[in-house]
Amino acid sequence: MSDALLDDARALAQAVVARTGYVLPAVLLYLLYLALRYPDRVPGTVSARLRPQVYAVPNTWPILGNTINVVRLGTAQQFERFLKLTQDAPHHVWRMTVFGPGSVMLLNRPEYIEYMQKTNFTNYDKGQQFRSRFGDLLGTTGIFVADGHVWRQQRKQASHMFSSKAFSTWIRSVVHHELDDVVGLLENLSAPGGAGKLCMTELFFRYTLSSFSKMAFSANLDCLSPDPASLEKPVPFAMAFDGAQGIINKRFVTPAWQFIERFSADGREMRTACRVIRDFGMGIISERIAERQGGEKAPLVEKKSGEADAEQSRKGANKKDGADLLGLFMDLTSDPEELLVVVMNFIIAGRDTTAQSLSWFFFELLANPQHLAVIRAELAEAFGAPEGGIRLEYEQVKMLPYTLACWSEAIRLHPAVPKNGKEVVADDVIVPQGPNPDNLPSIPVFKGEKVGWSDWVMNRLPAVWGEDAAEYNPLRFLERDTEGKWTYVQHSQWKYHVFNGGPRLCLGMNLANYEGLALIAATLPQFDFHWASKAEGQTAEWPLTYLNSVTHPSVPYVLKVTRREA
Ligand code: HEM
Repeated sequence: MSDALLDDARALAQAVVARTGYVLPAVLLYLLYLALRYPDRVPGTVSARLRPQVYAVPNTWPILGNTINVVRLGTAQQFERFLKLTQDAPHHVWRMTVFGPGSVMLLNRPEYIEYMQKTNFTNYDKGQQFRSRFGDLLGTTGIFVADGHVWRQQRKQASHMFSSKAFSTWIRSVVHHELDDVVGLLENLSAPGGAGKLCMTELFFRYTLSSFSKMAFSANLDCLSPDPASLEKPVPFAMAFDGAQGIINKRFVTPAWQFIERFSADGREMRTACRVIRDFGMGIISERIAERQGGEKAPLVEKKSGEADAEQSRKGANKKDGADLLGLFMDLTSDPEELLVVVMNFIIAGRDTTAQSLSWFFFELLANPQHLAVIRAELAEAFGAPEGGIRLEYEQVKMLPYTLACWSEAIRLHPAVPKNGKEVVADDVIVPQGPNPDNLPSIPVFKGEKVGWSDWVMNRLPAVWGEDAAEYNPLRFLERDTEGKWTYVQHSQWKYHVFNGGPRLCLGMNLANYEGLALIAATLPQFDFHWASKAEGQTAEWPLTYLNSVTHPSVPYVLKVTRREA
């Protein structure tokens, strides 16, 4: 460097110091140091060179890592982008660094997920990342966001709701009652003079919200009835809940979201939504507390002649089996705030997931109509054509292997929890579990890193599900027995991972399968459904796309409904 240049640099430095003091030069020097130390990642994260087996997402910036990319792309089409990155990654493992969360790694293989969720379960927490982002909607102690003994206690208490006794009495009665409403509604819509069409996604949300509120909280939300006008009546709680979930999803790709939401439209929407949701939950809770303190409540589900008194069985015997979910938690606490957390966490689990799965199932059936006739034949063979339609019993799910396979395949392609993650508690090495024919390497991880997976992505990988992984093919869940009859193939919970696995396996898996199949059995033999055209009021494009949320809703869509000839 020439003397003249050195002189200029010295003069510039003196001028800066004279005008700003030493603060700005110190900050600039520090930034320069950080940029040199972290040329391709955010500060505090480890260099990609340490883990050659992990694909480092390109287009990184010094200090900012992949932040700009993540912010610019937002949540739109996120799973398609995740899939592309996973296909580019040699072992389906990739990592990016983002301002805020730090190092984020996705390991989209069953072999790695089993290690994190079972083999070394206690080293992979939901962590602060979940609690901070979900806290205003789901609290910080609910089953979805809690770890350790708080989670264990929530899980132990809730598991009593799903006893086989509950299924054969209370749960079954509620589902049958709701199905009477669903079928009554479809009959009215398809009758001469009826609208002949409906928003299916809305029907499914109402079916699962109404039934789950009854079975879990003994609350009648009055959001579903045979009267078609009931579908038009808004459910403010549900709208607020959907809006809040969309905003939470954005929080995962927005650095400093806590600060931004103080001033943004999303922040205002979230605060309003939380107030609506809170009032709704508190309404349910205060009614139940009052009920416990005195007065009897009218039964929610009218008895049909010859039917066991399910309401009595719920309230009856003092033992835990047979109580509803809220009652079980009220045995532990009478603090409304704690009970609110329970109500919120279970509504997201009990309403959204199953309703979304039904929406995707009906879409896949329209797209692959060859399976419809087989489902109808299976139902007819198992139950004939009873007057008023089929009302499935819980134990009868296993009589419908083909229908169950079609349902499972829809959830495989459209998992209700499409992505998930954990926080690494202590430095560890993730060792692929099982036979490992693809020679997957072990992956070192470091305390504080975020690790995760996307079932949506994993279920489209030929390495996991075969060459036709991305296609709707229920036969992957079926095989013929010695008599040539279909039997349902139960894949391992790490491969068919849509219900999670290990100690945090979905508590509602059997309930979801029962509710889904019960609706299918009650409706498909009696009604035909067809995609409505734009002129007929269609609101969605074909093929169906998904909405931005933490779960996996489809865009709302409209079907035409007609009664089938007997
Ligand atoms: C097709 C429908 C469903 C699917 C695909 C599904 C899937 C899942 C998944 C992936 C998880 C793990 C979530 C996480 O760790 O963040 C989960 C957890 C859970 N699910 Fe489901 N679920 C469904 C229906 C239900 C229903 C109807 C209930 C009824 C209450 C339910 C209750 C729960 C609970 C309580 C947990 C938390 C378990 C724990 O962390 O210990 N789920 N579910």
